[in-house]
Amino acid sequence: MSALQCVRVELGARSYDVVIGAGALEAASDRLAALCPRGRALVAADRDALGLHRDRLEGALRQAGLEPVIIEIEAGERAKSWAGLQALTEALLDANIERGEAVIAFGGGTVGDLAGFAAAIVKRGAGFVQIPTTLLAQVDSSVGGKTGINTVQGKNLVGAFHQPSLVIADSGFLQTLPRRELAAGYAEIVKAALIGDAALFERLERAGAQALSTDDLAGFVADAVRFKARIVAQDEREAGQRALLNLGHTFGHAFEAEARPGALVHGEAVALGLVLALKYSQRIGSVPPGVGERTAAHLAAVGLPTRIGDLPGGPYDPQRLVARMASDKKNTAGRITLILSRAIGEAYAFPGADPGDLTAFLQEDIDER
Ligand SMILES: NC(=O)c1ccc[n+]([C@@H]2O[C@H](COP(=O)([O-])OP(=O)(O)OC[C@H]3O[C@@H](n4cnc5c(N)ncnc54)[C@H](O)[C@@H]3O)[C@@H](O)[C@H]2O)c1
Ligand SMILES: O=C(O)C(=O)C[C@@H](O)[C@H](O)[C@H](O)COP(=O)(O)O
Ligand SMILES: [Zn+2]
Repeated sequence: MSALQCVRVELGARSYDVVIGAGALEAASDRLAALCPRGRALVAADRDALGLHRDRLEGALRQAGLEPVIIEIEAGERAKSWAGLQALTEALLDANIERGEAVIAFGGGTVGDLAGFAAAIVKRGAGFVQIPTTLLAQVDSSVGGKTGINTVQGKNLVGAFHQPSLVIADSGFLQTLPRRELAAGYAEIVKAALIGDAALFERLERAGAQALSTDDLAGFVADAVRFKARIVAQDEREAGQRALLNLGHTFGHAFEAEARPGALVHGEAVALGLVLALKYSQRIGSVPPGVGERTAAHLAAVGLPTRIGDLPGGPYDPQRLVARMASDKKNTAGRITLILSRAIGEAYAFPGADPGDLTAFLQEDIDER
């Protein structure tokens, strides 16, 4: 068993730890119990993850003196909806949650985003703990306090910043994760490297398809969490540099909003979004030619989509995609803001992307088959 790692997210009085590694659940369960003053654990749980790991979860909670009260959620983007929010919030109210109690999210990013938002609004704010069970949630969504739901207008357009008090990222849960979901989570690790850690990108590239093997992965997870924790500590509410964590997401969220329901997963949209962001950076001359192709080659090696024509959930229409990008939360003064690249390991915000040029750019990717 590899040693546990602990990454601190420094936010003054609201600082918290991310405990990472095999056995993190049992190792951190006393700390979890301290956040559950009524001797019960209010868990918003991904039904599938629960089906696979219920004995372990309940065993650890009981061992820590907590009675599990489990609210099951069918994971996926559909859970992140007004209906999903209403159902979970009402279930928490039916359980007579007190503000001093924590809502414990057990599952991937969809359950974490939903449960965090419910925790932010129920009784005007309850506690929150994340037990992420997907790679994506362990490296990215469980850290940083972005919570929310999707609406018909697009991804994550309603939500709140609500930090957890503890994150328990136990790699044991990843053993049951389908390969497609593992690859999807990996896209967010590559994103972190592209934004701010060129050395990490080179290590990922050297690992190639082996990057997803358990031994390599454990180190990469901790690297990605450390990177995100640093950015969040400096800019919790995205007044500036936190927006860089959105590399690939202006494109990615547009694909997700346009995709056939249930056909596309976030990490796949991000993978393609990363490639498009780098190729668009080449188009406007901010990054040297070849960087987009180099990134695409690495993402393709782990089985991620790198062309619009290969993305599940299509076909996609460039004009509709650009219309979606026009409602991105980063936009100001009606102009589309993209996160682009100057080099591997150096991202920046570009606030004036031209909608016509973006449409042509996307159409070219579709045509170049
Ligand atoms: N808040 C943030 O900062 C942030 C960051 C990145 C992504 N996100 C959001 O996260 C969401 C994507 O999260 P995700 O990729 O975890 O998707 P997800 O929550 O839909 O989980 C993916 C699938 O894995 C299953 N699953 C979960 N744990 C499992 C396990 N241990 N074994 C087997 N199957 C398991 C789920 O049931 C689901 O079918 C998106 O909505 C995205 O917008 C948020
Ligand atoms: O934590 C952040 O900040 C991110 O941007 C992380 C992203 O990977 C994540 O997908 C997030 O949900 C996107 O947030 P949004 O503000 O673009 O909705
Ligand atoms: Zn993301």
